[in-house]
Amino acid sequence: MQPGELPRTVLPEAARTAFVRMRGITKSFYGARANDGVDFTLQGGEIHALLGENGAGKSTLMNVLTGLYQPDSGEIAIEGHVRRIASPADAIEAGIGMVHQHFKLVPAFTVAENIHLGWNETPFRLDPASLAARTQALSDRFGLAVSPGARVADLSAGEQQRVEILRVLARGTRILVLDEPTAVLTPAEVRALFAALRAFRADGNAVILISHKLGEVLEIADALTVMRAGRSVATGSTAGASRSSLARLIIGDTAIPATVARNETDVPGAQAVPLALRGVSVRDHRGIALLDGVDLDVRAGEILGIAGVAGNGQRALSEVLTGCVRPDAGDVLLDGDASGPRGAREFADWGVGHIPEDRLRTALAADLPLGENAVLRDYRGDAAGSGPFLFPRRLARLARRIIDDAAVNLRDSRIPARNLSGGNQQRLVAERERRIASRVLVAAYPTRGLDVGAVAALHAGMQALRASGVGVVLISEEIEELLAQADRIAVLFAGRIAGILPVAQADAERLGLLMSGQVLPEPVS
Ligand SMILES: Nc1ncnc2c1ncn2[C@@H]1O[C@H](COP(=O)(O)OP(=O)(O)OP(=O)(O)O)[C@@H](O)[C@H]1O
Repeated sequence: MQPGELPRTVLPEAARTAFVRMRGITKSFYGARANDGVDFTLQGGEIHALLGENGAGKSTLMNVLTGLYQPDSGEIAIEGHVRRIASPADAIEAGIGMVHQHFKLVPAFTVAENIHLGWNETPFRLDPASLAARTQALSDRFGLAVSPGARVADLSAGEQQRVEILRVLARGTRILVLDEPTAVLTPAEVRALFAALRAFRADGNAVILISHKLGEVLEIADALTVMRAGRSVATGSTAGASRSSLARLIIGDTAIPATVARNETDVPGAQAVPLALRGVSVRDHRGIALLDGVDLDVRAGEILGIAGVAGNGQRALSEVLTGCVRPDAGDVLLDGDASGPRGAREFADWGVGHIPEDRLRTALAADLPLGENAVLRDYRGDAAGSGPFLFPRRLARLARRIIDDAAVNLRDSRIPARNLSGGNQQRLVAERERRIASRVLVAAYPTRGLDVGAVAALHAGMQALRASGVGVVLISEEIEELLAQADRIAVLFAGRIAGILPVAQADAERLGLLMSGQVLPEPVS
């Protein structure tokens, strides 16, 4: 076996009929090949990870399998029979179901209603009680806990994902495709999901898992395929693979950027507090407190980590820190002054960059071209014009620079942002906001959807901002990431700051206690 090669799957291929056999799949957009003669084989009873760097063609291949895209050429056989999958309905009929990163549920409907919506087995006459009973039976059968009567809008991301998966499984799916399913889950939810997937596999079904989280891939997957630049470059068993061997297969000959860890040196002027919250409370439309009396200092030249299980006030915190939402009580101080800039635009002009958690809905205008998205937030700066005048050529040059520095794989600035792969959208937003952040960068889950190389580049970018005296707020659920990057870590629990630890005093155990609402045995400094 050559270095970097994967062991072959144990059973000889001829011994079983593959669940899915894709051969020579080619699909181009605007003349660029997103899939270039891809072969992919999925066996029954396996969890198969689909890996590759941002823009490698993973989602495209799965969109072909699930009937969203028609390939330009190539063939798909399901359980030995060649099939044309012309629509998602054809895919469902072939037993293939996909759960996308952006859920497709109706927020105002209940869990039971969402599961039964558009399902040809939904009985014609149905009362809420029997809808709920049928949903509960599905939940028990697949080991995915949901509350049938709850409104989807009130559910956490993890709960919504369970509803999506149940919706798909209820329709007789034997081949389940999951696109980065753990990106929005808490560690406990990841464990529950993996248990459900193992049970699904034990029944002879199969799962295709698109993921950038190599540790999770090694934990759950039996087999894997790596894509690079639209081609399948390696496939085989996960036995014997390691994180670094997978990273090598994914990135190829490109050097993997060294993991950038926290810079221990103090930055001059680091005592300054450009942004602070004093007694800040934010309520939702029902009057429920999302943030409750939060005091927080964002210091210049430091990375302030925000730990906590998602749904404990993270979204409200990032919105209040970036001027997107005004607090119902308390003050947001810019350079100690509560009477300064107000809205998101003024905060950006003042030097606050914002990488929000939902890039497609809040950070990008999906139908506008890349170039316009690149300069969406700083077109009034000197780089784009002068006074009230806007210089289109200067603006185009600025857009070009941002697109190049973001290292997105599509360089044509006229292409709509929605046509970028998920990871490339995230790269563009991160670069645009890094440039705006002359004082503070607020980054919510900024590594979501990024491949291993892009994660390292993002961390390096945050450390460079810190070194130049910018205050960085890093909201993350990954304790490992916070311990490696942050100078101090604040823990959010139920809308309050449960404690703030200098990183030297923080470890997974102490952070875990605070994250679950418990107090530390000794006081927090
Ligand atoms: N509808 C579309 N129109 C134009 N280009 C597209 C479209 N869908 C995908 N592409 C392009 O195809 C290429 C592959 O994208 P794809 O989404 O399959 O990548 P990916 O491997 O899933 O990446 P990521 O890890 O970032 O999600 C990218 O260059 C992307 O911009």
